[in-house]
Amino acid sequence: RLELKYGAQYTGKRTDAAMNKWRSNRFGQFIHWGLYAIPGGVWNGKTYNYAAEFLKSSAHISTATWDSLMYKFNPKKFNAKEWAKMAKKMGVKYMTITTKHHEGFCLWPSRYTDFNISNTPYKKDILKEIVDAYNAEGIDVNFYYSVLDWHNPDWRYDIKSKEDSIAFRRYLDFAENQLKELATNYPTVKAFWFDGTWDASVKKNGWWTLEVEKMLKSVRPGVIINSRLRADDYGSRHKDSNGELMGDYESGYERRLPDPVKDIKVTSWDWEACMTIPENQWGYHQDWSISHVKSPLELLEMLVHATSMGGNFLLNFGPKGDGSIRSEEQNIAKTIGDWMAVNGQVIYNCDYAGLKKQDWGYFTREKGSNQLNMVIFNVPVSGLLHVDVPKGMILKKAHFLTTPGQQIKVEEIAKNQYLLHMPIKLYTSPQVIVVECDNGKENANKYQDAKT
Ligand SMILES: C[C@@H]1N[C@@H](C(=O)NCc2ccccc2)[C@H](O)[C@@H]1O
Repeated sequence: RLELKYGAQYTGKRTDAAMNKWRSNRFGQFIHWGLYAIPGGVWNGKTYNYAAEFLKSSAHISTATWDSLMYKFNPKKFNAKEWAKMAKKMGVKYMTITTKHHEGFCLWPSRYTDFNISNTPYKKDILKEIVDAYNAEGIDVNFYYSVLDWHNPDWRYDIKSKEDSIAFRRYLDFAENQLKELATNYPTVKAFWFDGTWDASVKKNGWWTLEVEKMLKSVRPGVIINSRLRADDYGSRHKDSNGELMGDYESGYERRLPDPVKDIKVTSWDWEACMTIPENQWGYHQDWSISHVKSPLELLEMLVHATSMGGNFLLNFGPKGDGSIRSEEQNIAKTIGDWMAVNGQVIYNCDYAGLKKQDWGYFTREKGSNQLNMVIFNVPVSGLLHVDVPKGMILKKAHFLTTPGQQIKVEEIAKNQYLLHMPIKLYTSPQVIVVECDNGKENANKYQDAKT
């Protein structure tokens, strides 16, 4: 093991109340909103297919030209309460919003740069409106903050000279001041989601990443910090040079989920996957025909998949420059929300169930419960759902979550193996079966292992 000054500060999962709440939330809404939402991927009549929040670089727009978008930011259709109500109906328990993305524009009236909401026609503290509206709906709010900053002249991608290190040191002070401002002025913030920390300049300043984590935790005790902020003494990121996770949860799953068989080790730490609805658009893009757009069912399966592997799922919305939410996103919120209203109990406060993944779908289990949840996306033509249980687990009664009176046949077919008999019919939404299980007793050893 290497002696590290800026490595992991602890090992294992945090079990304090704040982290338990973060974990039990399971389902969150990501919001990417900034000046990039105004052009929405189109510049001088040309549509750029790359991520809309990178239009500045895709269309080679000068900083001066890009920054003048600030004078156009006046979201006439913005209504924080409507956003929060939609999120509530979707069934999210938390929301993570871009306070400052790579463009450097701040949604809050920061004392440390004029490139912020107070100098737009909108003027008001829009971040506060959003935080208050979501909190009023009982939804926790987290802050995304990009360390990478295209606006600030002191930002550096690498440190190649004395001048670089002096400028970048100014930048790090600026960023730390902004973060302290956010943690102080928005006291209900529950977590910080760092991004834009992959460049050599940050990797060479691991000390700063730990200093920021400590500062935030002293200003806002219990606050949760993602692994993406941290670099250790040797520039190792997410995990330190001893392989230990830094920060409070792994946030490297971006537009992908862990493999439900190969990556089973992720169940031993907290993690969150963040997901776009198109293939790769975080900020609003006018033309979603340029890539696959995930259906509500595809996204719902990802949410269940994440819960089944002990992780959170953060689904991204990109509001338009006028503050309205596009119809595709409204539809997804409604469809997922309708399912969550009936079946949310297999997601909230649920975790990895400890069973072998089967083809028909996913297992989840509420902490300490003797109830096993089976969420079925792929109904076998046989109607027979195979379940391999850990030694000592016995399956007893089963029923569809929505029809507790109608028993589903549970058949023990071999040692630690069962078949559940699903009625054969057309199912048009993910089905949930709850199974009463018993861990205690050793099941009678009535099965003979084959001699091979
Ligand atoms: C969570 C996502 N992370 C950002 C991202 O992919 N940045 C990578 C990147 C940064 C700079 C130029 C090209 C690509 C995206 O814009 C989202 O915020």
